[in-house]
Amino acid sequence: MSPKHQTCVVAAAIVDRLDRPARLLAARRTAPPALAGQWELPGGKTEPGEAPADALLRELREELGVRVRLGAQITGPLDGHWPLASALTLRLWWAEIVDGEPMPLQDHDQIRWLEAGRWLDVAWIPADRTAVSEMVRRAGGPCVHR
Ligand SMILES: Nc1nc2c([nH]c(=O)n2[C@H]2C[C@H](O)[C@@H](COP(=O)(O)OP(=O)(O)OP(=O)(O)O)O2)c(=O)[nH]1
Repeated sequence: MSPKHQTCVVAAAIVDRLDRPARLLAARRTAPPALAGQWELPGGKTEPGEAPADALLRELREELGVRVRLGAQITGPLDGHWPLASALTLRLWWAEIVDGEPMPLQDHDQIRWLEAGRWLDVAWIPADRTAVSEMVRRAGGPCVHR
C-alpha cells in the first residue's frame, strides 16, 4: 500500500430529498459482534487508490443496491471528519437515491426510514449519534422538515 494511502470510513446520510430532507435512512449492522444490532449511516472503508466519494458510491451499490447523488459533505470536528471509536475517522455526505430501492443486501439485516423529528429514535453507533444530533441541530431543531 502506498504510504500516501490512508483508509478512511465514508458514509452517507441518505435522505428523501437533498433540498428539503425529511426522512433519513438508517441501517442495522450485522457485524462485528461489538457493533451488531446498532444502527449506522451506510458506507464503508475506502480501498487503496480509491477516491472517498467513489468508495461511497461503490459501498452503497454493494450494501443497499442503490445509486445515489451525493450532496454537500457534513463536516465534523476533526478536519471535517467525525471521530470513530477505532483509530479511523468518518467522512460523511448527504445523499439522495437516484436509482433502486434500498435493501439490506450486505452487512445489514434491516434498514429503516426515520421520519422527520425521529432521527434519533434508533440505537445509533455512538459516533453516528453524535453526527446525527449535530445534523439535526444544524437543520434548526428536532423537526427538520415535515
Ligand atoms: N459504514 C460505517 N461504518 C461506521 C459508521 N460509524 C462507525 O463507527 N463505523 C465503523 C464500523 C466499522 O468499524 C468501520 C467501517 O467498516 P465497514 O465494515 O463498514 O467497512 P467495509 O464495508 O469496507 O468492510 P470491511 O472492509 O471492514 O470488511 O467504521 C458508519 O456510520 N458507517
